[in-house]
Amino acid sequence: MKLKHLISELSIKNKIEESFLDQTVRGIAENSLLVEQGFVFIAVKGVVQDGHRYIQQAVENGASFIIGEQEGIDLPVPYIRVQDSRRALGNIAKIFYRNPIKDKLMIGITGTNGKTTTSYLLKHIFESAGKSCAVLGTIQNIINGEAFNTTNTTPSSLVVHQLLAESDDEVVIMEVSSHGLVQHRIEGIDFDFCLFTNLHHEHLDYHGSLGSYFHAKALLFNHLKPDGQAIVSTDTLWGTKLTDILKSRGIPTLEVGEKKSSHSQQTIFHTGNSTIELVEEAILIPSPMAGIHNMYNTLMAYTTAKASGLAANGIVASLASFKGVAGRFEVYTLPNGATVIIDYAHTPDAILQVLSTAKQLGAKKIVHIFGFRGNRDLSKRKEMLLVSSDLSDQYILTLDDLNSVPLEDMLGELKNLNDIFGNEKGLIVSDRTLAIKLALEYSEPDDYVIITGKGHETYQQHYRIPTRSDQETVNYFSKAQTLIN
Ligand SMILES: CC(=O)N[C@H]1[C@@H](OP(=O)(O)OP(=O)(O)OC[C@H]2O[C@@H](n3ccc(=O)[nH]c3=O)[C@H](O)[C@@H]2O)O[C@H](CO)[C@@H](O)[C@@H]1O[C@H](C)C(=O)N[C@@H](C)C(=O)N[C@H](CCC(=O)O)C(=O)O
Ligand SMILES: Nc1ncnc2c1ncn2[C@@H]1O[C@H](COP(=O)(O)OP(=O)(O)OP(=O)(O)O)[C@@H](O)[C@H]1O
Repeated sequence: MKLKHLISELSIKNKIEESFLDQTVRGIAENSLLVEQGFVFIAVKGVVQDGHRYIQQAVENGASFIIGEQEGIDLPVPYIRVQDSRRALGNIAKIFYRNPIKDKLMIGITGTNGKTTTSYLLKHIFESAGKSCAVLGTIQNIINGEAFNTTNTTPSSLVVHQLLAESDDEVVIMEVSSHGLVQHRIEGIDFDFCLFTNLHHEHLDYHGSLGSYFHAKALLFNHLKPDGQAIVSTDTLWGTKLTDILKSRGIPTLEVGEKKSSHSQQTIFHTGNSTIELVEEAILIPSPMAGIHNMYNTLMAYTTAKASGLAANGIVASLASFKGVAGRFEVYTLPNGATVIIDYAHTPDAILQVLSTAKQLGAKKIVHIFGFRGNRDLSKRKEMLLVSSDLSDQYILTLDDLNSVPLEDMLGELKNLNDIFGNEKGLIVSDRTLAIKLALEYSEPDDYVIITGKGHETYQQHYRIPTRSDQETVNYFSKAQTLIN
């Protein structure tokens, strides 16, 4: 593609010689290590490093053009100065990959909890209706039916455009994280439907306050197509606040939840049989997963699919064959009649949802195993512990991913938090696999052993039992239990 086309939508702050404009750009890179001959390199001021420091390396690797924000850069190749490199990256990626969202139904989902679950519910509903679906999210990216590992929930704008350019899928469902929104990772991407699930204590290490976390989430709604629609779960204060903002901007907004407003239809959650009743539509929607939180996810998915034109009956029928989501309220029954739940809960509210659901399901005794992820929001730890010590009959604090935090520091933190905010129900077993072993050994019929934090993920730490995930550990010990019995 010619440079003049690639940069046609950028607001450029310096003079570019005419003769360069007809030169061809062969590719785009935001990492100097990935630059090839004839590429344009975009220097991004990152959270950890400054990409401008790698311009020299990009030139040595063959970059023909550099885009950046810094002034006074003297180079052997043309330098294009812009106000914001991350936004420029998304913009040129959109042009280079020829606006890959065109002809696709685009759905973007934000919120603290429920993005992944709602994504997979939607994927299942659309696929049952015969439509192919791409998913970009926490567990993996799925393009043309092929799954790829992910580093981020929302990849960089360059990767998003590259993936969508490869996709022949009719529907694209994207989880959009607050980090992704603030870092313009969806620049150049617009949606037919933008969804907001909820907002709870999370990521305050990055956003500073719940208010600015909320404003980050709200940025998603600047990415609606002109005829796009917002779908907001309004049973929380943040959902109501968002709806008010969207309405004041004239954005069509569907309100979802039990709280009745002049614009929403009467909705009743029948928790006994996990069914959602939409009174005006006279329809009963069965939620295929346990817990009120999953009724919200199901209702969000139903409302979105219906608004896109799918028939209500078809959506309801498809939910019957939904198999659940890896690591989200995954249920195992032990040979002794106890139940094990593996769940990705890593916020205070998610833990509250999971432990409350176990109580509703009739748990005789709840043993909760969890830890705190290293180098992530420290301020939520106290609340997580308070919820667990309140709702469980026994909790076991153990290790989650340390990231780069030294083991001794994390063990000190567990002891400290437990001394201050815990109660007599608490125990610390640092090895996660041994914590699970202990809970399973002492379990009795109708008890619930609930293991949260890792969900579908593999372990980062090495533990005594050579298993790679909570699922493997539970399988390992439940087989042993079969042998003993
Ligand atoms: C802290 C953070 O958010 N970092 C994200 C950010 O990195 P960054 O751009 O700031 O990168 P950086 O390391 O400072 O480097 C700056 C620039 O120098 C360039 N560079 C660097 C080294 C080099 O040799 N050459 C070079 O050119 C880099 O390519 C980059 O362009 O932008 C990258 C591209 O989009 C992300 O992959 C990266 O996510 C890191 C891996 C991460 O862990 N992020 C987490 C906090 C995150 O984003 N999480 C959310 C989900 C949160 C949730 O659970 O809800 C997510 O969407 O994943
Ligand atoms: N609607 C909901 N409200 C509150 N908690 C929920 C909801 N849906 C799921 N959860 C809880 O949050 C956990 C993560 O769910 P899910 O993966 O669907 O959310 P997410 O928004 O994708 O999370 P993350 O951004 O951390 O990947 C679940 O395991 C469950 O404990």
